[in-house]
Amino acid sequence: MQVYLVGGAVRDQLLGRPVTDKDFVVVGATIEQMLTAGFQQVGADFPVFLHPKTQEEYALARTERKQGHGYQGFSVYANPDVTLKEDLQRRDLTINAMAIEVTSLTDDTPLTNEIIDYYGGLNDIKDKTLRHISCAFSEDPLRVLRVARFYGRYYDLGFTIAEDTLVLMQQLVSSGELAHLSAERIWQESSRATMQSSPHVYWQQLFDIGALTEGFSPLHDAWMDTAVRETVQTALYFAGQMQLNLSQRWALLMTSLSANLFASTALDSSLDVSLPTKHMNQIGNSVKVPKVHTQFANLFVQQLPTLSKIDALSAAEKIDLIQTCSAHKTPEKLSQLLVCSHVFQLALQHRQMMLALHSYHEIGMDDIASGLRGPEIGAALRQARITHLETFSPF
Ligand SMILES: Nc1ccn([C@@H]2O[C@H](COP(=O)(O)OP(=O)(O)OP(=O)(O)O)[C@@H](O)[C@H]2O)c(=O)n1
Repeated sequence: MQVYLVGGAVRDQLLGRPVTDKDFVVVGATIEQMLTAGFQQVGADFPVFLHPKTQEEYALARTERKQGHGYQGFSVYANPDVTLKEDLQRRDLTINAMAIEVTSLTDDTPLTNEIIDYYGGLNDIKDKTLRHISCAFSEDPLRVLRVARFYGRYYDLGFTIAEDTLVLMQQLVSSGELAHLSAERIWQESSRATMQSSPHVYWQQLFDIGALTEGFSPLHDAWMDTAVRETVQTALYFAGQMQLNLSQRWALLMTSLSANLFASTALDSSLDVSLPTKHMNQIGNSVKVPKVHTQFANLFVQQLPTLSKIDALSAAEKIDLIQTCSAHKTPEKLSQLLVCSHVFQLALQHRQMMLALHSYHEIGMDDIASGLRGPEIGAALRQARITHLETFSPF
């Protein structure tokens, strides 16, 4: 019997990131041997066991074949004759398919320094590439979301998705396979991705490959608008940097559904939130978003015009805001809403200035009169840039 540390733990160790959970594969063992060694079998379909002390997962090496749709339609073959190479081949990405042999079932000290790498994971770590192992990638549509999540997680390290992997992801989307994913799996991946330090990357990637249509279609429609998409992405980026909680990040994502929030003047007028509320609830139901997040997002979108002008509120308006947010019972909720409101406005301002910067770069020496000298050049450039920005319409 051989025991190997596999998957995320090997990958994160190589990337110098904290290893949060360890998964092991056991080759050449039977279910009976595992039970005799004190391991507890979990899951009826898969031969997976929990270590009696550490509770870490030990799976018998297995191969899988696609039988039906979605994440669950697999037939599993686990026998002592399944090799490590076969087990690793059914996995999603090369960087997730490396192994380190450990001493025994009860001692996870590595036997040697060797990284077992049949599918080019080490090279892809070096090249910072998320690459599928084989066409078996397409047997599990959840992998579309997983790859987008890994892309977001390692975005700061400079990782990209390999072209041919992106093609497989797109094919999975257009085949309609994502419709067979359970709401729980979609939310699990999406909420994890949203809590990463670059949450915008996951959502942008799903939008780019048309994967937001599954469960998130109102979001997809809203993101067709460049102003909405760019502002919300920036808001999510700031949310990641500022370590906002999941409710706050979800609320910022859901502001996408209120297009009128993106015209800066609209924040002063009373906002009709019936349609965004309907869409938020629709997403909440189809992806089974925990109610606490949808409720917070609804409250945020409704109160954003008020939250964004705290300085100008009358005493009566402040009292009403306190009551609407139940701040007399849970003051931290009001604080969280205020932070969200700042992040949203910062994103609006950021986009405004990025557009101004874009406009600025469009003006050069060719746009001013020839023959000017010294300070006249600077003054003419400044004036040309002002005039250009005043009429600038990028999209
Ligand atoms: N749909 C999936 C889910 C998992 N795996 C494989 O199973 C391993 C363990 O899966 P999991 O614990 O879900 O992911 P990790 O890679 O450990 O990533 P994370 O750090 O996000 O938990 C992965 O590395 C990958 O080899 C896969 O191929 N396809």
